[in-house]
Amino acid sequence: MSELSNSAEHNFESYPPIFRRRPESQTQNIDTAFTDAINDDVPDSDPAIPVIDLQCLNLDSLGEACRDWGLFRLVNHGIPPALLSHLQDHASKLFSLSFEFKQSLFSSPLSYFWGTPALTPSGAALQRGPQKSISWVEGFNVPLGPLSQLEPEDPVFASFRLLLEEYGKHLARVATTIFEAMVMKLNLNLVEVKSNLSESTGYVRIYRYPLHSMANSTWGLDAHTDSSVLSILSQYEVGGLEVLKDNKWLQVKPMSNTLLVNLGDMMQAISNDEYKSVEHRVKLNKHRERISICYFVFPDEGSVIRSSKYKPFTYSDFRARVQEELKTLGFKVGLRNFKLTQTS
Ligand SMILES: O=C(O)CCC(=O)C(=O)O
Ligand SMILES: [Fe+2]
Repeated sequence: MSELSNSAEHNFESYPPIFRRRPESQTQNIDTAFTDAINDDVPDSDPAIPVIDLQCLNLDSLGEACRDWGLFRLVNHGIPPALLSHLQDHASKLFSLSFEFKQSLFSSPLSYFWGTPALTPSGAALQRGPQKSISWVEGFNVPLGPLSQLEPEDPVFASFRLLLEEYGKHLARVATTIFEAMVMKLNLNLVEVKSNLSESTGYVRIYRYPLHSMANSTWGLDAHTDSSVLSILSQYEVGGLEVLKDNKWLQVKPMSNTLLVNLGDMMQAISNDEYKSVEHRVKLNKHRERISICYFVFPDEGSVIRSSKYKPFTYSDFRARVQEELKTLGFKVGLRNFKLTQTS
């Protein structure tokens, strides 16, 4: 880890005020109904998590990973290791800036958020109710489409933008290659489903999970599935990601130069439920911050998802429904709302 990020570990001024260190009794107050005791004994999943090699894609292994796990590690993805480490360093540097400066640095279409990963389409934090506990995370939300038109004045941000653009191009390539391989393996018609993944919808979220002295009772992100077609994560030295496999939570340890591909709800629907959208969560760390860089890609605006298991819907329909659920119920019902009812 670089000097920069080491120093950031103790820079509490850079934390949003709700995350600054406080006596443990106070910490309890902001953790509400959903802070079940976090089980520290989650087993290490390695080496069981499937590994897929992008340079020699084996469709059978890919299909098996998507069916049995809903996620896999990706190696030989062609992203230069130096690009990944520069991004990580820049992210650490940006996060270590003061909270107030971070708020002023990011304006629409980019945004800086904290306390919740749920954002509206314009990038503003979505109020989750009722009694939803805060997520111990802050992040930058960067839609990749408009990125090239931005002309940031701040030099740190200007070079960050160039790195993100380069990273975004790689991730679009990786996502399209994987999607097309899945479509082939599923025997779907590529012409019909091509618009179900649109590179122009891609965005990157960069997260920092602050230290938390009560790391055993508060989540970075609580259990969820992603709404995307694919989510591609890069986690660095500090682990914390866990996935649900056969009703058991397993740790996903960081591995250098390896990406992690998660299948989202849209991919589950496109695959007629043959593949699954994996449930996952992020645990906090008492001693070290965690930074992750996550790319999400979605269907084209207006592209209809036709599935033997669900009513035809667009991602916009799905997103609007989920945002309503988060506001009114405090949690996502998601795909179940679109499921075709069984007729005998
Ligand atoms: O930070 C991570 O590793 C996971 C982030 C995540 O699950 C999400 O943004 O949906
Ligand atoms: Fe996620």
